Order: sequence, then structure tokens, then C-alpha cells
Amino acid sequence: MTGPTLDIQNLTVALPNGAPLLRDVSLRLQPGEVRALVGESGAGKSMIGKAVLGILPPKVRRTRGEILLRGQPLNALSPARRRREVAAFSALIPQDPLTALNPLRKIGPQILDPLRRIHGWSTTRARDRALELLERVQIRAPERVLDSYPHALSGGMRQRVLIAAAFAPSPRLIVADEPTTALDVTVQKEILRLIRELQQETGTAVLFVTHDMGVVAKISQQVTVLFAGKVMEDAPTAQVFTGAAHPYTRALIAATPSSADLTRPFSPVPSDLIGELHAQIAREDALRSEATR
Ligand SMILES: Nc1ncnc2c1ncn2[C@@H]1O[C@H](COP(=O)(O)OP(=O)(O)OP(=O)(O)O)[C@@H](O)[C@H]1O
Repeated sequence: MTGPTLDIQNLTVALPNGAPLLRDVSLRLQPGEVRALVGESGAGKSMIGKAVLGILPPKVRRTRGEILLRGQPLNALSPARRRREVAAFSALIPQDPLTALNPLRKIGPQILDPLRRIHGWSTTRARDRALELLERVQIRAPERVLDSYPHALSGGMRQRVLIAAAFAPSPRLIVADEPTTALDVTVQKEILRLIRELQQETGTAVLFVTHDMGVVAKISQQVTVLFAGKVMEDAPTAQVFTGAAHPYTRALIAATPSSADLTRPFSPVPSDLIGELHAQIAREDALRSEATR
């Protein structure tokens, strides 16, 4: 297939009172590419992932724009067909591995059921693939893990399980929503390395949500910088670190502690820049609502 795996065009989502949470967001993810979505808390990073996967919060509506998955416009599909399409081609690695797993069910059925139900695999095929992936994410006793309840595993182990589950059906797209944030610092690096290795081995395109420019540098080839639901910058990652075009991107980089250079000073994003950006966005919102009146 040629063309992007994911193509978001001018996506606006809003609350019932019209307040936009995403403003005219466009981005593309090519096959095999990792694109980081970065920004501070509340910027709309997770909302983009939710819009792609068709799991927007109940009151949040798409008011404009389109999402194409492998060239297929998702909004043209019925909700049931859309759910099937998205489930067949994409997977989520969530932020919190504990809440993502059902505490009352063993790990085995939680990995195997979607493989059988969505992908139509036999139990043997699903089990073999699950064991293969659990081994690949360095789980030493995969059979025992399949037979365990989530509470028997550490946070890092649970996230490995979810990474294995996400990659098992060889999806063309994975949305990784801050997959290391809920974990101990020592485990974070290992989880990031596993996602990067599996992504490279499988060629799956990954939309990687993070607030950490250090993670952006490690994992992505492309980066979309968001502020208040609006794209501030969209560029190759290497270019962003050598000469970001937008002052907000430069401020985010300056606000990131460097593990390689502990002597390098870092400072929070300046509040006057944040104020200026909010004012500019408010002016644009006002102009847009006037134009549509
Ligand atoms: N269920 C919801 N209902 C209404 N508004 C929501 C809901 N979830 C999030 N929002 C709002 O949408 C905006 C974007 O939220 P989102 O969770 O996408 O941010 P984020 O960039 O992922 O932040 P974080 O890093 O804190 O997760 C925020 O203003 C947030 O308050």
C-alpha cells in the first residue's frame, strides 16, 4: 500500500458549548514511522489518540475535519463498521497498565480473546503468538503469566504484557499514550527500548503521545508539537532539536532536563509566552466563530 497509514485533516473537536479541545489539527503518519505528539498537560495529545481510535469522551464531538486510516475516511463508516476497521488495523498501548487490564480475568483470555474475536484466529494460533510476543518482551515464564491475574504482576510486567498484546496481531498503527509515565524511572527506559525495537522489527507506524522532549528524541522521526489543542510545529525530530521554528518548541526543549548533561540549566516554559499563545488562540477562535455566524 502507498500513502499514509494515518492522515488527520483539519480535525476540530469541541465540547457541547462549542469550546474547542482540538483546533484544526492536521498530521500524517507514514507506514513504519514514529510520530511523537508532544505538549504540556491538557494540550490535547490524548484527545487526538482517542479521536483516531473512535473513543472520544461522551460529550466531546468532532465538529470539523476528517481522519483517514490507510486512505479510508473513518467518518463515512457506520459506528459498528468503524469500530471493526479500527480494531483490525490499530492497537493502543495505554498510559496506565493496571486500569487497562480487567483485574477479574486472567491475562491469557485478555490477550487471546481479541485475537480470536477481531482477527478470527484459532485458539492455538492466538496462544502461540501470545507466547512468542511475551518472550519477545522478555517475560521469562510466559505460560505462567498467561495463567496469572494482573495483580500478580508488577507495573513494568503489566506494561510488557500490554505491549505484547498490542503488537501480537501485527497492527499497521499503534497509538502509545504516555506508555512509560505511570512506571518507575528504572523501568521506563526498558519499556521505551522494547517499543522501539518491536516497532523497528514489525514496521508498525506509531503515534507516540508524550510530554517529554527527551522521549521524543529517543523514539520518533517526526514530531507534532501541540499547545491548547493547536499544532505549533510539525517537523522531523532531528530538525526540531537542531533548530525549532516555533518559540514554544524551543521553550519545551529548554524545559527538558538533559540526562547527558546534568550541568545544562533548564527552565520552565515562560509564563508570558504561554499568555501570548493563549491570547493569539482566543483571537483566532473569535475570528473563526464570527466567520461561521
Ligand atoms: N472527558 C472529558 N470531557 C471534557 N473535556 C475533556 C475530557 N478529557 C479531556 N478533556 C479536556 O480536553 C483537553 C485535552 O485533554 P488531553 O487529555 O487530550 O490532554 P493531554 O495533552 O493528553 O494532557 P495530559 O498530558 O495531561 O494527559 C483538556 O483541556 C482537557 O481538560
